[in-house]
Amino acid sequence: LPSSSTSSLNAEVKNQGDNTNSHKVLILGGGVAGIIAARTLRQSGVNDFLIIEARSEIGGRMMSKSFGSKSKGNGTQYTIEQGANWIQGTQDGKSAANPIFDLAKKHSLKNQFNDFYNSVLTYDATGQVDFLTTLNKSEDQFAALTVLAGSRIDQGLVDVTGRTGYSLVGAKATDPHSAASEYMQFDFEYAQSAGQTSLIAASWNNNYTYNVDQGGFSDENNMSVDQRGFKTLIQKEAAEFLKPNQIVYNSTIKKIQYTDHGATVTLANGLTYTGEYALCTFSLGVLQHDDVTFEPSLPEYKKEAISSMVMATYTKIFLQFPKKFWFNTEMGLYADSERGRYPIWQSLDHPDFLPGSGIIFVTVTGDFANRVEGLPDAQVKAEVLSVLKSMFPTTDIPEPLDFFFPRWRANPLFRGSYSNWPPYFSSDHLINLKSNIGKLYFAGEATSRKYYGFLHGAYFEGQAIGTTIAGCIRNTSCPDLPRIPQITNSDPYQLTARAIADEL
Ligand SMILES: Cc1cc2nc3c(=O)[nH]c(=O)nc-3n(C[C@H](O)[C@H](O)[C@H](O)COP(=O)(O)OP(=O)(O)OC[C@H]3O[C@@H](n4cnc5c(N)ncnc54)[C@H](O)[C@@H]3O)c2cc1C
Repeated sequence: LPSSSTSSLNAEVKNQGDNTNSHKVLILGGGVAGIIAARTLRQSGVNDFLIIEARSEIGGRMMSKSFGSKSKGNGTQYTIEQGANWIQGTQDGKSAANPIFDLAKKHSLKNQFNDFYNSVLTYDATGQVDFLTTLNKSEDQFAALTVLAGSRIDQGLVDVTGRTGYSLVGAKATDPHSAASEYMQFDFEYAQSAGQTSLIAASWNNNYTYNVDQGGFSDENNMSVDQRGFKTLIQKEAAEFLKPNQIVYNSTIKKIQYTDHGATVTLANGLTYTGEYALCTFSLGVLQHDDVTFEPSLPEYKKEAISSMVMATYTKIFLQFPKKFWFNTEMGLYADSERGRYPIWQSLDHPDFLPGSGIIFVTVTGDFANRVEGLPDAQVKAEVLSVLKSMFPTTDIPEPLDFFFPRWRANPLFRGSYSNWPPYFSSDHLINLKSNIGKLYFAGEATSRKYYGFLHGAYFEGQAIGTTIAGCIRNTSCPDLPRIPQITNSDPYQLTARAIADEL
């Protein structure tokens, strides 16, 4: 399907603007957290809110794009996903429902099970080499890692890095095959390496989404191949309740002034809006990067929390060729002598996804993704083609018809892809990241303890904060969210264990 239909999708709530600049609640950002917060306010009888969004559409990091040559190949353009692509942890019939999967069903989103680990061929610099046994072993090693994290919580042991955890379970990825296999388990999920990531947080983040025995949804991932774009599900949801005068587009906020009585935001064009309450849903990266200034400046405990969590980078690099010359599996795993160098390949030209499209993409993460962002397109393309030549030494690799990758880190509306929890970020920091300052509230994927990084994390956070703000407005309940002015404890993971126990 051509992707021309994507632009008309949220026409029902588009560009109507606002007729007053004073509201009960200002919702800053129209991603999943902002939209679900708005829906929750409305369900609670609060209708006087305004969503202020910098882009021309709803969706935030659910961002699609038309890709493919119009004049060459099969002449068709396809909708590809620059950001979120998978419903991660669907539902196994008995487990809790991932609300994103529910929305996908409700809005008839075309999505397809993606068999990452069973439909894969493996490669290294010499071409196709079977190291599937090593890949399977790395799945077991990751499972052992999560068990280790659980037992360390039970014993009140300090958090360590995922790398230390791997060592403790006897997993040492020292050669390219085992390093690539570990990468597919770990970096492909967290967008950073095991050495940069908290063992305990990575484990619960995994379990609460994928492990049914731990309250997760299921271990399956479905990929959106909907040619209206994955964002369709949140745009359609918004169209059901949002009135045109409840959102303004193309409105970049530069300043947020807050007092005990509310907040005033100033746009890049000088326009101002005031709200008795304000909810900031900007990404952790935006907050870290000072793209928006706060007056007065945020308290120290808040700044410490914001700067201590990491906004990681996850970059998909898309190529379209005149015709498919690669594997017939869904995935290809390439083991370079440099860990993380163009490792995870995924075929969209597959019967289950976009057959006949000639499209393949490769994902890079973390420091390597940051490096790639800093390079010109031509250099990245040359590097990627040289890897394909190594993987398919007997194939004459043609010039791609189209080539694209997004630069999430450079984008001032995101400044990275999604958050990751480093080992020095404590449970108390998370409390402070989430805490309100008077009538200024914060929510987004990064404030989710269980599901940070995920769409469903943003969803649940939007829902929870919408309920809190509605309670304040309707005078039913208005507790200050907890905050810890100085994090002094030397035993933070005792607190983590307690906090998780409290949530269950
Ligand atoms: C490459 C990539 C792959 C991903 N893959 C998956 C996946 O497969 N599955 C999954 O579950 N999750 C995935 N995620 C994560 C998921 O996309 C996010 O967790 C989720 O979309 C975050 O929603 P949010 O509402 O918290 O933030 P956002 O989507 O960032 O929403 C914030 C909004 O604020 C707006 N904004 C920012 N600054 C300003 C400003 N100054 N003025 C006005 N508006 C502003 C932005 O435009 C944006 O619309 C991925 C993310 C990326 C980038």
